[in-house]
Amino acid sequence: MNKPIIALDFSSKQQVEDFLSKFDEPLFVKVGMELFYQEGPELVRSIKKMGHQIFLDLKLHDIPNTVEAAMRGLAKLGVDLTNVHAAGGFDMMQAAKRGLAGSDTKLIAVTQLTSTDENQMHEDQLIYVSLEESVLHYAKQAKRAGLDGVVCSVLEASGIKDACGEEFLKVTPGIRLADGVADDQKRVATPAKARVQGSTHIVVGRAITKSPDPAESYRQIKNEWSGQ
Ligand SMILES: O=C(O)c1cc(=O)[nH]c(=O)n1[C@@H]1O[C@H](COP(=O)(O)O)[C@@H](O)[C@H]1O
Repeated sequence: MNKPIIALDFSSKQQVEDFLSKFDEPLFVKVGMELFYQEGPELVRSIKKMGHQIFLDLKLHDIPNTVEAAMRGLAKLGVDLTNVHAAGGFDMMQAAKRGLAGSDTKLIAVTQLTSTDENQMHEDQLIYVSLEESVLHYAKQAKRAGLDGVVCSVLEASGIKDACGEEFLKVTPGIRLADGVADDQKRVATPAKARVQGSTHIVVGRAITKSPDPAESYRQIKNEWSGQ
């Protein structure tokens, strides 16, 4: 079972260090835009030195040439996982993969953000299919472009497993404990549901980082995710 990925949605290195000091085991953490734009590659290197696995979540979305060049730079950081937006297109996804050539970094594509529901997708994006269909289409495109998996919600994970296989990564944010509040997320599910639906990884932010006892919340989520 892959470890739950903890979203380090903090704005400074100090906050990250304070948070990580509450744990005495190697973790799988996510460095996103908030942190990376303020602390940069140096913090990624230092988290890696501490022995943690890293998902560098920068959601690249630009012309293929720019994304390929950016990925060539990110490849040097040696992170475990990074991502692009599938909406950037098939050619862009292939270019991103080329940029990572020679590194062990796995590449996944964000399908429809977990903060989006079907109404919003129709109104904001003018995509008039069901949300499941849109997510599945992006997943198949990502697989065809040679990517290792996708970011989706738990609600689409089993359909993607059927279409793209067990090995294809289904990285699912929008995770909440049964009594948790959804905040800005629209497509949420519990760690237990993620396990049953075929998620390969869960991404958890506020349910751990905003908890009065982050280590205890992590333990609870990890147990539920692994079915203990
Ligand atoms: O790529 C992501 O990690 C991501 C994709 C997505 O569709 N939804 C989503 O919430 N995320 C990230 O997952 C984390 C979820 O945070 P919480 O809602 O606090 O658990 C945030 O860091 C988001 O940036």
